[in-house]
Amino acid sequence: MYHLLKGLHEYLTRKEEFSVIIIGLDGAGKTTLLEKIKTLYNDIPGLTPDKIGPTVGQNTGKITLPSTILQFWDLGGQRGIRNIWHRYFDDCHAVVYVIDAEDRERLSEGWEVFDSVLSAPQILGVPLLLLANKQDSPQSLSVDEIRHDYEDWYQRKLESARRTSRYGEGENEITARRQRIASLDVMGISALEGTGVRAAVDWLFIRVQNSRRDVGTGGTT
Ligand SMILES: Nc1nc2c(ncn2[C@@H]2O[C@H](COP(=O)(O)OP(=O)(O)OP(=O)(O)O)[C@@H](O)[C@H]2O)c(=O)[nH]1
Ligand SMILES: [Mg+2]
Repeated sequence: MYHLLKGLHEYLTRKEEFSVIIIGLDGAGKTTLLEKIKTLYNDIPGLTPDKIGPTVGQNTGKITLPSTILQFWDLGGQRGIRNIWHRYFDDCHAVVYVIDAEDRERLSEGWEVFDSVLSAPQILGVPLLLLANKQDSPQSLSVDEIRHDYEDWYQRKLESARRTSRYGEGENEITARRQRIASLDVMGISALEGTGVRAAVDWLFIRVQNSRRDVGTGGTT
């Protein structure tokens, strides 16, 4: 009887675990975001910004929400280590792409990398959230400006592809990409101050529930 009740209790209090990867260029603020999430949701606070250096490899963090555990993987964004990102794509349930909204000079580079992420077949159906970080800085582009900047960048890329005689190729892909861009969610945050971070986590919580994928769910840790 004890085992039956224990099993029932475990079943009823079971938490599903979802993996969320946090990617973006070096310096975008991914680790600052992860540590802020830990501070906001866990009893043990995350690292303060002065303790955070460039990530070589990955950092992880877990938070517990009603009936759900979100496991975050913050991956280093330096050029030489971006090629490990794809190894995490198969098993993730959501992708967060962080862009530094303050660093106008690196926006194009940020979109170039974002574009390659959007093209990865493993995450085509996976919820994807674009975060315009550093909204605390007066120099930062707003959420609307960031969205437009990406749309403009994509348009320029298409035009240059057409000029170099690749016109007409992959029109289906272009249409699919346009739809994905149109339905893309962009949110503004300050990882430093925590503004918008809870709203982003709420978005992830809702979206992973609604688009379950078989891999890795059902964990009870
Ligand atoms: N003003 C401001 N600065 C931020 C914010 N988030 C991060 N930073 C700063 O941006 C710099 C880079 O932050 P990190 O969190 O290390 O960036 P990262 O994306 O993890 O970089 P890599 O690990 O190299 O990929 C640090 O100096 C942070 O303090 C923010 O919301 N506002
Ligand atoms: Mg980092």
